[in-house]
Amino acid sequence: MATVELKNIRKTYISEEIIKGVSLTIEDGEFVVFVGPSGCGKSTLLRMIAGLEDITDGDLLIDGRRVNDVGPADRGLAMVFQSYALYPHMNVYQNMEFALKLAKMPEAERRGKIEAVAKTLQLEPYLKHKPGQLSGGQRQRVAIGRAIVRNPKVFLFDEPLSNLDAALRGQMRVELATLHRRLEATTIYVTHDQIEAMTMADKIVVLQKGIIEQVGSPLELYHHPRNLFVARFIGAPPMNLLQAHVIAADEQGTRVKLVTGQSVTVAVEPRADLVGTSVTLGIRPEHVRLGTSDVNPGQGVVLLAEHLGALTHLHVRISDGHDIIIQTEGGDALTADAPVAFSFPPEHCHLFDQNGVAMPRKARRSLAA
Ligand SMILES: Nc1ncnc2c1ncn2[C@@H]1O[C@H](COP(=O)(O)OP(=O)(O)OP(=O)(O)O)[C@@H](O)[C@H]1O
Repeated sequence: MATVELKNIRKTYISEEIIKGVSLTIEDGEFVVFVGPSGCGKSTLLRMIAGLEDITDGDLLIDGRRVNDVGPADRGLAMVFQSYALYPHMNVYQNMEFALKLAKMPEAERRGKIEAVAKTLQLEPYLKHKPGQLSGGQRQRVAIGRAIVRNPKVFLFDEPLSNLDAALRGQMRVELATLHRRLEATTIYVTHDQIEAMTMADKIVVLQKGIIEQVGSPLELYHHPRNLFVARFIGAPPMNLLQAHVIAADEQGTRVKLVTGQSVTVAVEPRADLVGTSVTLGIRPEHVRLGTSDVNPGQGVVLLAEHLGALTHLHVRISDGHDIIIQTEGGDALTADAPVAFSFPPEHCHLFDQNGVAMPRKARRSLAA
């Protein structure tokens, strides 16, 4: 088990800077997930930690020791790839044994370790099978098993579940999270699937264009996105965003007028200097309340009702060219063209200034007072 520290890490390919000064501390035993849009540098950062890419500038420390110039095999890490990278001519047992043999571990010890890991991962019936005879999920389990037998200080995962179908991905997600709880090993996991990030991470690192936008627990990022980028990226369906301008900011609250003409009171800390400026109002689909209300009421027409069983996603047109999504429990009776009344509860509204930076939301206590 180990801590991993990144200190102002940079990566330049030819003349383009891909990682632009990333600093981050990963605590012992923590499960950290890197997320971000395609090309933001997640894999590059992971590969730099693994030692598969040179670090152009900055320091990488594992357990306090600088490892920039230490080879991948000597960093005490094990990496699991999206492509599994199993040896096709070796059976499952031999795949798991390979690195242990290289490390000159005695045969009896190897056998003990492999058998224990195969049991944990339910691979015992397949030890004599070649990778080609296994399903995608089983292959991924072998790749994980091969990492575990080496007893690494840190596990690195690069989109390990993205080749699996949705059901299997869900199952493997639970298996990996359970495994992590048991092994308590420091884990760094790259994905572009934000459900994986939300459900597995102790800490999520949101990256964009080689910089960190925000680091926090899944619920911190969900409830307190620092800016518009994070607000858009975390949460599915995504947060509703509407252009607005501030018409008042005083002790009564902050009042904005939406591009749709609707006036909305928002429970953010009042800032008089923002009156007259353009802002963006954000509200998550599950926080829009259906039905009439005296507070921040609005009306619209259902464009599409996606009935998911327990939940319904209503796509609602609230004015020409402006649609929102409302998530509701039930809602089975609602179909396209139905008129709906809704409201935006002030305490659930987010406000982003003209630079896209979130304004601090009022604490619930002060709202009640
Ligand atoms: N060997 C390389 N030479 C030049 N540019 C590279 C190289 N490897 C990656 N890049 C560039 O670095 C950027 C980051 O790539 P990276 O693979 O880290 O992104 P990512 O966030 O993991 O994306 P994805 O989710 O699509 O895998 C991309 O713009 C990519 O084109």
